[in-house]
Amino acid sequence: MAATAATAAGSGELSLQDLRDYLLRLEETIIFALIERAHFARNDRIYRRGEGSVWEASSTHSALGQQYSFLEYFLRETERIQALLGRYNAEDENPFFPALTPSSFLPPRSSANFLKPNRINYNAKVLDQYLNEIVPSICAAGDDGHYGSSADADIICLQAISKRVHYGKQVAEVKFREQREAYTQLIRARDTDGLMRLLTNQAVEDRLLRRVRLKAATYGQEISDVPRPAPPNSTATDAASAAATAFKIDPDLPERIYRELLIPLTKDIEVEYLLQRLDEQCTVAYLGPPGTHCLRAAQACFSQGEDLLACDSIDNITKVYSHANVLVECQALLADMNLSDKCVPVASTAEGAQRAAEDPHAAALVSELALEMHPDLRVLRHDMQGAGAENRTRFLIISRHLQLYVFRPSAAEQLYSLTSHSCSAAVHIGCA
Ligand SMILES: C=C(O[C@@H]1C=C(C(=O)O)C=C[C@H]1O)C(=O)O
Repeated sequence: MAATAATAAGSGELSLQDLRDYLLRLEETIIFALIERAHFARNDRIYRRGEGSVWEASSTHSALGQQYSFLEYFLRETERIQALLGRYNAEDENPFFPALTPSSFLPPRSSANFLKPNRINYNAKVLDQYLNEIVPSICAAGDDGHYGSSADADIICLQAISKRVHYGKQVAEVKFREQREAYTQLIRARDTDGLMRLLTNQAVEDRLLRRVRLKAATYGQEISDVPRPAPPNSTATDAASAAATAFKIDPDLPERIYRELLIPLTKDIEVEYLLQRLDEQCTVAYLGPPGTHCLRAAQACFSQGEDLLACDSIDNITKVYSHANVLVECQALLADMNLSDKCVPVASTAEGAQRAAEDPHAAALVSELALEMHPDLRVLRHDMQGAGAENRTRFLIISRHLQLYVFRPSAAEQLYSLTSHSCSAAVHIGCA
């Protein structure tokens, strides 16, 4: 998995230079992945469903093969495990099968998001262009039987390309912040061409294309530790240049792929991100739990940054456990969710979490720490205490013996952020 763009000197704020440096490093990942895929034949059978697919030879998988090609199945299962392990918790990762991606069992990331919430996902286009334009251009026609290795290389290419083009969102966010007024005018006028002109930097693109060509020519050379026998009557210079012209991949191809596919897709994503940059965030409730057809419909209708909230399970909640103070502090949102009369005070939020974890029809108002300790609890809603509310708890340290304790200077700050932090409503994952 490629690393994420690092902020300048760890400042937390991404700069255009950080992003360009990161896109530059991704060039290596993409070029090496293309070289690896070019090593195998086109192997069209891994891209077919049903007749003529890899599955045909397997009785166990013939039903599956009607629905998915070998590559689609490989990619879907790869994403499933990566999703569980938190890959798609990162805002610079976008799945190819968003509707089938399970939530991670890791706790949500506590760091603030850099992007405006959005659901921009160009992976259907990435997949289409990869299969119909990239693979036929880099692989020799035919079938060499290396289905697993080819699909494996495809997944590395696809995920790297997807990451590259979706970085258009981060690039657009930085450009927006740098020229807020100019972008705001164009966004309000829905001036797509104007946005495209403003965000385009031709000099950066030209340099990138020259660099990609040079990298592909350098990394793609066949390098042998055994000198090739020189043809009779040839000079030493002839032999050296003959060896240097043997490439694993035509160096023109990565450059063309960048010029015709990757840069245009990145810029389309930049424009689409900007067009929704000023929209108000709204929450759309759908019949949950996640995975219903209703989620599919909501994703189809609302694809511009709305927060989709699974709502069926709220109806099935018979009890909301928490500490009495927390129940009071969260009253406003509990009332909105019709849960006010289901409150059951217990000794602590941790006890509430424990009880919710044991009862599929119970929810609890809990801290992030409790969520980490009960990975089978699913978050229904963050920030239950309401926007802007700051609840503080005072901790007293008491001792039988009079002693002078020296605290770590950061302790007060840590305690403050712990106790003023958001409270989440969580339900047992088994809640129907
Ligand atoms: C990504 C950027 O935005 C645009 C897209 C580029 C690309 O896809 O490589 C390069 C320059 C810009 O025209 C950027 O400015 O770096």
